[in-house]
Amino acid sequence: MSNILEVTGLNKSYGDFSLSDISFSLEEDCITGFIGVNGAGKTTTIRTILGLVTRASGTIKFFRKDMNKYEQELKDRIGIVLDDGGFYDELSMAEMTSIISPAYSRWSEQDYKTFMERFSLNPRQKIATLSKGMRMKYSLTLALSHQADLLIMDEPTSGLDPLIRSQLMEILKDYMKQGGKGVFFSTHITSDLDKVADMLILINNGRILFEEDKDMLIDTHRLIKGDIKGLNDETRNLFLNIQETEFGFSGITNQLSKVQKNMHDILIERPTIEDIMLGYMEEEAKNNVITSH
Ligand SMILES: Nc1ncnc2c1ncn2[C@@H]1O[C@H](COP(=O)(O)OP(=O)(O)OP(=O)(O)O)[C@@H](O)[C@H]1O
Repeated sequence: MSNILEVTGLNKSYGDFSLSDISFSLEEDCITGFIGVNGAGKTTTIRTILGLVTRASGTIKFFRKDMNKYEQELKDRIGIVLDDGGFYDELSMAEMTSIISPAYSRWSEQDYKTFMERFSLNPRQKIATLSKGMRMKYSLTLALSHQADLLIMDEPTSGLDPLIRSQLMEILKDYMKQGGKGVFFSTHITSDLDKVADMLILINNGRILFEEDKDMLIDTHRLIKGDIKGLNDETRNLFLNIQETEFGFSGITNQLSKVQKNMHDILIERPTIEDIMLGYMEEEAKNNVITSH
């Protein structure tokens, strides 16, 4: 498989917030979920790699070509869904489309009509009167109507009901069936990723904490529950995070065999993506406290 996007050493600052040395890559035939809590830096990363905001340093290559040199050619191959959409509210969808479509060399009127119908969108309706879900569907229709090789979406599912979210996931799966394509989307709704993501990238405080195959990530981590008596300095170190309650503790580990050797009477469960994400974020917070003292 070859790389569809390669980001290396990306830096960008906004006052107190910085994207610090962001590096990651996306392979073709993979849906990659970009996860992180509010304010982690997802939107800033996406806007920076698309050249919508300037970066302090870093290289960005789409389809092995440098974004600095080939921006126009590369953007022709990317379907973009951003949270604000950048539409003119006073226009109808048909009018807006007639402004946007000439920008794409491989625009397909047929694909456009198919998706408008599939989403039950009326081209004559004014953009100002679209609900949040309709707006997202219209954005997605545009992104899917120019034979893009990569879809990049910023929080496409936030604020949408479960029915539309599951429709969107089905569309992404259909899109990938063509082969040689890629999808990169940010979200904090990790349950959407259970269904479709192949790869996961976690960003926190502007830094990438992991970039992993989703199944591998879940297979190599376990949620452990047990009695607090089993916790001591040595066993605590086997966990990314530990939550203590009056009944016991729960924590995420990637060292299951050591936990089993050193702790008894424990419950071992398969973690969710959210459990693992919180584990890494709490581990990072703990390490930051240690290094700042
Ligand atoms: N134009 C801007 N000017 C100043 N600060 C900004 C700007 N855009 C983003 N930031 C700051 O950068 C940080 C990261 O924001 P960003 O929108 O990238 O996070 P996010 O992970 O997408 O969050 P959310 O899930 O809430 O959308 C925040 O602290 C935010 O206040």
